[in-house]
Amino acid sequence: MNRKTSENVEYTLRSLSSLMGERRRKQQDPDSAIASGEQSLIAATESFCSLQGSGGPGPGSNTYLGDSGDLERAARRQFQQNETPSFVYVLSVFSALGGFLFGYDTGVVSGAMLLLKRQLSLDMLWQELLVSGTVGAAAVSALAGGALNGVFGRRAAILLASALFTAGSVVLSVAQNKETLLSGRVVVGLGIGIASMTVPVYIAEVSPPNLRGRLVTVNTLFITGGQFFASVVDGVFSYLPKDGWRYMLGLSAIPAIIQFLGFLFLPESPRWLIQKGQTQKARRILSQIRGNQTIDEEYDSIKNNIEEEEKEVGSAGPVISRMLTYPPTRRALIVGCGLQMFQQLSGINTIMYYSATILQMSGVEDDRLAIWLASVTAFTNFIFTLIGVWLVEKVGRRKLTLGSLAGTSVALIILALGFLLSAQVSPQISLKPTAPSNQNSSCTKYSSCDGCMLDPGCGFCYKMNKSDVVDSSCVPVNKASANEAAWGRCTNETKFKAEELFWAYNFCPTPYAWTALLGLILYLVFFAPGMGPMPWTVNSEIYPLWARSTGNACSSGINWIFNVLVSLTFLHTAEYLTYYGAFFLYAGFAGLGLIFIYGCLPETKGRKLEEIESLFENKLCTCGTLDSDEGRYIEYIRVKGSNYHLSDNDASDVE
Ligand SMILES: O[C@H]1[C@H](O)[C@@H](O)[C@H](O)[C@@H](O)[C@H]1O
Repeated sequence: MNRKTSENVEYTLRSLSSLMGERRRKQQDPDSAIASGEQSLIAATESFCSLQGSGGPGPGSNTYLGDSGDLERAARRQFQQNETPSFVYVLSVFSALGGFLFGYDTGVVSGAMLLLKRQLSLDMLWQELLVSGTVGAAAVSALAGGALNGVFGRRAAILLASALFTAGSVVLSVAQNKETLLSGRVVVGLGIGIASMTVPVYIAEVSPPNLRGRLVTVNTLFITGGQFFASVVDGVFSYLPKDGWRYMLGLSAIPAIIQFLGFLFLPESPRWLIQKGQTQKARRILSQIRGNQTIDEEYDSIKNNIEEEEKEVGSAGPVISRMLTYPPTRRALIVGCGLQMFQQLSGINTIMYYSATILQMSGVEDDRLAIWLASVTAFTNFIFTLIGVWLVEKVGRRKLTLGSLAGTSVALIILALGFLLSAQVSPQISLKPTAPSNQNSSCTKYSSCDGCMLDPGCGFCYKMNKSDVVDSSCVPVNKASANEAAWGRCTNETKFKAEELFWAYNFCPTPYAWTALLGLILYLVFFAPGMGPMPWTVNSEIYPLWARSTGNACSSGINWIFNVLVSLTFLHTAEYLTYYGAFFLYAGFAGLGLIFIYGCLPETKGRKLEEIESLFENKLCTCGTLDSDEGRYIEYIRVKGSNYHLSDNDASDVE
């Protein structure tokens, strides 16, 4: 990225000299003992000033810091004390509860479905409706959330989302039939869509630039945390076969109510208020959020920016058409939507959903154990998102996303190879039992386990002789429980297990399961820190204020639309291309995503939201060609209004 030093440096010499004056007074005063860190702070401050006089710092000019590690530490301490009041964290955590609910409500349904389909005799169509109804509703409300955010503000949108989450969970926990369940799932989905597009925007708008990436990424940490918590709740309540699903689906009312009550007292985004002309209120809230720091500079910069934007782009016509006709926002929209599309095309939700099967392939026989192991998958996703939170301000968005997607592509190839090897040694079918009268016998046409497992109506019944599969047959699955066959030797789970028979639905016994397992683990390790959170983080910061709600609405809408598309087509894709074909396809999409991100995603780390538009002034997708400049970027930290050059290998970019 071509980032000129001068753009990043805001020298406030007035405040610098007043700081020095104050320090000198303290130095002269024998009563005020000055810590050694502070002395080195003054020394370095003075040498910094003389350097300023001699032309200012340039590339490689960090020598004035000398060995003053103390300066950096003291400066950081100062910065943290002065510039990050805990109120920002309170705001971020309360809003990120929206991410938690997004994760919980999308994750909990798989466990709930195991119980529901038995109790309400749900067929495949209804199971699909209950899962996809939520995601579909999220797509619609994410798109509509743009207007809602623009007109009523971020706070109102978050309040509405938490009200919808609460109402939906109550309906779900008391539902008596499948129609009520569906309406509850749709209401929850409407909440998810609004939360998914509003929360990152709100957090980005209230955060100081140096913490913005980290705090917005915390929202994705809450999403994956919600998914993990849901998998644990699924495990716990699976022991309550009758009404367990009511608890699973109803529990999310608690965080939803907490968020709703919290937001009754939490403030609106000051940026949105300034845009709406409510400047007095905006100033008050901004200074409340920034604690004891002066806000004049930030306030003026937001206000001037809004005025300039209005002059430049005008305010006539729908926002989306203004975005499309104004090149920087058009480019930002392409980058934002592209990121969200590639996130889903890399197959994250298929991998998460399919993890239990991959684990079963590796020899986990017990269903309940598979549910618990699936929570290990969700936990891995969660923990590695935490690494993303840590890395985002260190290595920046661009490198993190590129590294993550490169690793994800390799993991997908390993996963696909695992399935390919397994398919090649797929056990043959040795028995062709005759179906009882009136029973479906179409499964008996398959000659190997591979064909049998790809047919959603069939399962594989077999015995093991040491490590060889023997006496195998392909028979229809019991519609009420995928753990048993509809007829034949594998009909009664307890009985056939006693007879040392095995039943494999959706997978085949294979000696190459470890390859798939390795691919699964690598996938999560690489995906979670970058491709999981960065699309949300980057989208929250790349649009100018006038286009932010609409930009995020479109990109979140794209995320949800591709989420539905990938999940709904997975089984068909696997049927036509087989499993390894499907995973090779996702690897191909991830590879395309890599090229797109390399060319089109600029680094936004450390920039003020108001500065980011300028990153899209160049022709689209020329970022890769400017990469060589990246090493020359110099980073500063400001102490009471002054900037200090950090050592080159210090990754902090505190402004
Ligand atoms: O960023 C999130 C996260 O990675 C989740 O694990 C995934 O389920 C979502 O679809 C995605 O948007």
